[in-house]
Amino acid sequence: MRKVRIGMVNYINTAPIYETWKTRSHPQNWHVVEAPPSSLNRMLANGELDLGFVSSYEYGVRPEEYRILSDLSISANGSVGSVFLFSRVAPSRLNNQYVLLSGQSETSISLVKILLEEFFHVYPKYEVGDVNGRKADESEAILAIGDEALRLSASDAFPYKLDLAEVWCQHTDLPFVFAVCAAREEFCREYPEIVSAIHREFLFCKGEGRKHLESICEIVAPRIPMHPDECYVYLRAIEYGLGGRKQLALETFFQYLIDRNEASPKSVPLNIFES
Ligand SMILES: C=C(O[C@@H]1C=C(C(=O)O)C=C[C@H]1O)C(=O)O
Repeated sequence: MRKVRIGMVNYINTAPIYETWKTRSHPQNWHVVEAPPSSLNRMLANGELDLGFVSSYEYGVRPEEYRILSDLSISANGSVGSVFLFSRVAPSRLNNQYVLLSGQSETSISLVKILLEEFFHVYPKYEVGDVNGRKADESEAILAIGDEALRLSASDAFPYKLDLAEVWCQHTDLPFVFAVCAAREEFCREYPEIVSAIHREFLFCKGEGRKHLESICEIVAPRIPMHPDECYVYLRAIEYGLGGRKQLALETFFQYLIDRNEASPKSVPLNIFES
């Protein structure tokens, strides 16, 4: 059997699933690739991965190439704690100002544009790059995600901090789905039993991770570094399911993207794979 290539976001937000996964034995041909979301998106699109966690934006752009594995996501219902627009001025004053967007993201890049332009009616000048690089000093605001956002958040370098999921929730009354677990359509057709097996394993790990969250936080908190208790509060708030409200939230996000010509009209309704 050929190698099965599985993408995993290399932030601590996947730890409840992935730290559990690492403790279990799997078929030798299952191979996990750890990378930032934008790299996983590109690899899944190219066929260098067969399935894995990717920005929900990636599904929105190429829905016909994928199926979303049911009841898996990286989401928040209210504030997420690791997707922030850090700003030197009030977000309402960002018109025509430089905003640096993390090159590791795709969903949050689109989300911040929706929030600023459609909810706050400000139109900044955007650049994509390294939020820890030289460009950051010249930008009025910075979009950071994942572990980088957790680190920047602790530094207090920016007086204004906008939690993107919280603002989305205030305006739409919906949760926000940052990432989905997507499998390539042709891989699902050719190897449905492998997709099912990996899907069931992810669902199992999700359940176990929730149960053992405290010990998982002890393992991953030093990677930021942050206090394990703070890590616990953070990871408790991240949600990994994809129930009815989250599906509605995802379709609402895709509808914004469709209206902005950023996503395919075929991204709605969602094409979901059930095991
Ligand atoms: C919640 C988060 O969501 C992440 C944001 C993503 C994006 O903006 O494309 C992709 C995957 C998620 O891991 C986070 O980064 O902390």
